[in-house]
Amino acid sequence: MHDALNDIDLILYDLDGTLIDSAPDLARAIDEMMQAMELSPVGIERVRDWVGNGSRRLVERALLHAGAFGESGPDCQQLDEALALFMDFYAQHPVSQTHCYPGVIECLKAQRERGIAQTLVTNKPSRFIDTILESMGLEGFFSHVLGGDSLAQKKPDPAPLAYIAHALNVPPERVLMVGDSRSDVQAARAFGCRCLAVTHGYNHGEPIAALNPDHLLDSLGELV
Ligand SMILES: O=C(O)COP(=O)(O)O
Ligand SMILES: [Mg+2]
Repeated sequence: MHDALNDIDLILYDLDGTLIDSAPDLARAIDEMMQAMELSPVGIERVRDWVGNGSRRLVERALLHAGAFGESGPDCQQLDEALALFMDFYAQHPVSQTHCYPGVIECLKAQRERGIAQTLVTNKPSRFIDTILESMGLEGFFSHVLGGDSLAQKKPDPAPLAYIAHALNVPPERVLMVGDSRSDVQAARAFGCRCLAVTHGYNHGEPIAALNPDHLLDSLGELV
């Protein structure tokens, strides 16, 4: 068994960039939003670097990039309107170009057989999660699922990690956070659990290795 799983009773998985490559559908919805607002499209490479802090922050980054709202950026109402557009466009096609990374299903099956509790802690809005999990064949693996709007705080705040660990009565030293970006590493550090990072995800254009996660893998298949 891989070292990362030693003494682990509970795994908290991140979703975007960790289990699924969702950037193409996110980027399409962002560009449809931009078009509806008569702004230039931003493209997938930028969107990839902006994912990880929830949809509101993603939309805000796109609007700031467009520079259409002056130096202070969009106000709350402009941001709300843009976010509503993005959510509608994303809801129309959340999985048309999204896929699971290789080795993910095998990893989830292997940990289920080992009796390790598996849960999902994503910053993605909750309303999209069930559809995505079902389309990717990922439903049924997770005993608890938290979205970015499930609690008042989201990653990098440790609250969602603590909430699930508390619900399952697992101490932080027996928990492993598996993620792709600095929000995941910082949340794990703040909670006091170990952190495994995958290199194939989105980390604001920086290699995730720079954050010194406890374990670094190119593929979750290595945990099988
Ligand atoms: O920012 C997002 O919506 C994606 O979030 P995740 O990487 O926490 O799944
Ligand atoms: Mg992620």
